[in-house]
Amino acid sequence: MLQGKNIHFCISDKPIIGDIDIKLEPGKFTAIIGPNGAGKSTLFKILSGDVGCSRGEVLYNGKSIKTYSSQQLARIRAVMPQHSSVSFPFSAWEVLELGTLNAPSEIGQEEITEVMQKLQIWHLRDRSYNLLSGGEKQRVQLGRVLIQIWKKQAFPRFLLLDEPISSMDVSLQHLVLDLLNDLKKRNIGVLSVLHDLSLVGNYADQVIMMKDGDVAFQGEVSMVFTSPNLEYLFDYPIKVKKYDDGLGLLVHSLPLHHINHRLIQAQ
Ligand SMILES: Nc1ncnc2c1ncn2[C@@H]1O[C@H](COP(=O)(O)OP(=O)(O)OP(=O)(O)O)[C@@H](O)[C@H]1O
Repeated sequence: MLQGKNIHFCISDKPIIGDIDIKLEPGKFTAIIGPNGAGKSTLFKILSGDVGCSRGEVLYNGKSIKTYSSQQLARIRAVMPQHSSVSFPFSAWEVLELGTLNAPSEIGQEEITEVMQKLQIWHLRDRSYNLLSGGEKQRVQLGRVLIQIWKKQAFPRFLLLDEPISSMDVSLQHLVLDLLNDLKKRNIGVLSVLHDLSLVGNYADQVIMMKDGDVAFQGEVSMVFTSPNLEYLFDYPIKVKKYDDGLGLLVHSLPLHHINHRLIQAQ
């Protein structure tokens, strides 16, 4: 279990997030959503241990994050921040090799090959990372993080991702989210900041909906991912519908000029 208890974060006495309580279970995919500036990345950084909270605590598997050494922490959680840079002229393969530094010693070439194939970046293995496209770089960075937790373990682990698919095309977004869903079978809890609401509705099990530095709603997607909650969150008309076959959700937001047109007609 990954727990955040009574989390507060201030910068120069200005509260950025306040009084947040969350519980993330292994084997579940939890999405963090909300408008720009809502505090998603700040909460993400606190949960990953990248920054400390002003008040409250973060616990991994019942123990405070502060009691883990960085090596122990690397065994139970892997983190992909929103932006990562590589200062040396590494190839894509070498970037994934960096991930093995935080992984158990038995992780090697076979696993790097497997992860590269799953992410469809095998053909990029000898290319210079810095010359890759945005979506290619994002898959390579994801590969580096996946390597860290690729080997199955008996204890619960967590994968934390801040907008991991923002530069990917639609088919790759589905490929990656499907892969993340598969990781749940390895007793891994996935936590991801995402902006695409349709993808959240169709892949996440649970959702944390943030607004103004607070959690406005959280729970099972089937319970809280509703039109009224989303409209409140984003202050914009949003409709959540089930596909005709009942197998997925369609999240629909009208262009602003259509909304204005309707408002004028209604007057
Ligand atoms: N170091 C900082 N100094 C001052 N203000 C900050 C700092 N970091 C974040 N903030 C502010 O805290 C608020 C929350 O920022 P955060 O990056 O967590 O939002 P977000 O929900 O991830 O936004 P986005 O969707 O745009 O990525 C914003 O108003 C931001 O300007």
